[in-house]
Amino acid sequence: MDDTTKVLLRAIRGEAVPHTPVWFMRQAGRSLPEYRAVRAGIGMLDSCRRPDLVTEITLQPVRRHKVDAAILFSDIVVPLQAAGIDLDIVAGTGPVVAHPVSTMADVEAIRPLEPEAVGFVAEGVRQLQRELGTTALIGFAGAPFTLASYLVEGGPSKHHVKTKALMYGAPDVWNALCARLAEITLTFLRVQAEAGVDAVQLFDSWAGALSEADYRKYVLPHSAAVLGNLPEGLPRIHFGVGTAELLTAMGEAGTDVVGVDWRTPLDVAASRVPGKAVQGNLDPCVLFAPWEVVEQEAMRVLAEGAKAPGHIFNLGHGVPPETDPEVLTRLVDLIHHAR
Ligand SMILES: Cc1c2[nH]c(c1CCC(=O)O)Cc1[nH]c(c(CCC(=O)O)c1C)Cc1[nH]c(c(CCC(=O)O)c1C)Cc1[nH]c(c(C)c1CCC(=O)O)C2
Repeated sequence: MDDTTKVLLRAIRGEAVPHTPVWFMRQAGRSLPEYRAVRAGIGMLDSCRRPDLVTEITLQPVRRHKVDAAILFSDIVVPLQAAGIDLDIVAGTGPVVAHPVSTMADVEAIRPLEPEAVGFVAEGVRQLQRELGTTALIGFAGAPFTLASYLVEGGPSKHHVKTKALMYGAPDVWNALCARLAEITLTFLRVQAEAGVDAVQLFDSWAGALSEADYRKYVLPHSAAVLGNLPEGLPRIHFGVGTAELLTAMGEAGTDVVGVDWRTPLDVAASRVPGKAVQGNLDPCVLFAPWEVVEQEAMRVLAEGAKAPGHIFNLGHGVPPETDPEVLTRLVDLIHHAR
């Protein structure tokens, strides 16, 4: 497929588009009854290892909502498990790690990711590209900081206390951990790129917990080691939550698009990442408001996004599981016919 027909890729390059491309983080998942049906009785990580399920679940929101991009059904901890780390995803909680990392010996026990260990992801990508046509396929991975937070805390965390304690108290261990995670992430994204994804998104979901100075010192070099070593020409999106003060630095990590949560208007965000496209940033909670409010907020996001060199419409974070999927379908239609 000629990639000039993929509206998402045109927007990333800052080219003219027939409509603003739109997709939603976590568009594949619990908001869809068809997702709950195919996942019934199958563990989250088991489902990620089955190319037939990866393909079906990735396609579900494309069929239903007519979004301009599919995001590969997988998880940020999939490459960690494939590298031999003992972890699981617990429904309603998130990733849980059996042996949290705290020492240099723990870090040294983390093995590199062998590309064959995520062959199921490559197979899923190949199957998907046979089906997708002009809908772009976005691959993804977790950034070193966000992955490190799960490994050090042992699970989800509100304040990332142990993670920051390691960062400040044992910077050599911290840097060794993030360097290993950057390598695993890079291998995971290269596998996806070789199999044919059109773009990748690096999720540093929890980077907003850091000051800009700490982000630049402890995190940016590791994210840059990922984003700066991907195949040339592969479009990159870099996203985190609560990152208003980090947008410039996250842009400097080496990306074409900066993802923006709902707190920063897109015109303000655009001024912080000159020359780059922006993605976002409707507050996911607006999906629960009366339709007139959804419409008004979506039009505001479009107007603010139009001030950037390129805009991809999205939410400021993932689709909440309780979302009425009909609202998402209607929203895609609104964005597609907005001008
Ligand atoms: C932090 C993070 C994780 N995973 C991910 C991130 C970064 C994105 C973000 O900031 O939200 C990324 C992710 N996880 C998943 C996707 C699939 C593609 C998509 O966005 O549609 C993506 C892009 C599937 C998933 N990953 C997970 C689900 C839910 C699993 C289920 O259906 O039971 C899905 C569809 C599980 C998961 N995995 C993780 C969490 C916090 C959870 C939710 C736990 C819960 O509330 O039950 C870790």
